[in-house]
Amino acid sequence: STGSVSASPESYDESYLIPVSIGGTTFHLDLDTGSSDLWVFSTQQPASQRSGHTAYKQTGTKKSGYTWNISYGDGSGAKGDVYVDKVVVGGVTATSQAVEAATSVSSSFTSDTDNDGLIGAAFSSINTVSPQQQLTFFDNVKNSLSQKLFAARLRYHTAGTYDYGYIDSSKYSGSIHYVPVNTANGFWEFTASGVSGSSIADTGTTLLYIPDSNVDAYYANVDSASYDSSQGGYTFDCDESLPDWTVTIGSGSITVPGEYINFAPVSGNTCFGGIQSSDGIGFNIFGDIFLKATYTVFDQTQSSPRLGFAQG
Ligand SMILES: N#Cc1c(N)n[nH]c1N1CCCC1
Repeated sequence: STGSVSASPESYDESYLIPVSIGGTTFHLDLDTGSSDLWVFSTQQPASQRSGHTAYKQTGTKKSGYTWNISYGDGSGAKGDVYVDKVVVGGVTATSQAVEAATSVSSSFTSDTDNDGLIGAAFSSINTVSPQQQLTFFDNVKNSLSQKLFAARLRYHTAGTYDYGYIDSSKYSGSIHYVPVNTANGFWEFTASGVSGSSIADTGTTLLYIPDSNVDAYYANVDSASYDSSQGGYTFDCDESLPDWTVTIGSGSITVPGEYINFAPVSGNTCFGGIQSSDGIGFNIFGDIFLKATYTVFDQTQSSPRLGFAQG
């Protein structure tokens, strides 16, 4: 089988949401290659906590005694219990998918009423369900796909797609260049030339986080840029045109247009940069600011997983 689903950006491309059918109800979920839980708002939450969201009514079969509890790097989190239900994404069906129903979520999820939960697409080794880890949607369907892969084509300020089971050559230019993935930490982890340390391809992170040295070198070419500790990152005049950022990954090179690196206004005519420091995180995060310049293939067709990058 193959399928494709639209990925619609929230304001300022803060995240990209896809329609997912669970037990016949459509939820709008954040497809996150940086985590591995499929969780949804549910009627088990206090009504005030789920106001404005589509909530799961536990249509599936309960996995008695199973729980989940996830914390994200930005300090947000959620927890709840577990059901098994039919999940469809872009026409691709998992007949018995673990659906993690929330009993509580942190305030940033409650306040983002466009988002009804997450569908994790990192490796199942970091799924948080206890006492038995559960498989991601991709792990559940990959054997039924024409090719064991999915591909992200996020776009700047407009809807993109996730393709399942096939590569759409109309969505990129040049060639797809592949690099090996280290799965030891459960992420789509790879090495980028000229960017020290490990990097992860993470659709669930908004910005591009790279080492201080790379960040400082980039903003040295932005006259109005400075590090603003009150904003927690580099800011600049919204009207300043920004340089492109180019990186070599394997035998290929990807260029992020400068326009994409103006993330959003933070106050008046001051804007927050899309490139920020990864120092303190433990690895670099190639989030949406980078991914929206690419066609990225999350590939398990070989004996070992690999990532493919092409210019979008
Ligand atoms: N922080 C963080 C984070 C990440 N590195 N990948 N996905 C994340 N989130 C998904 C929902 C909230 C944060």
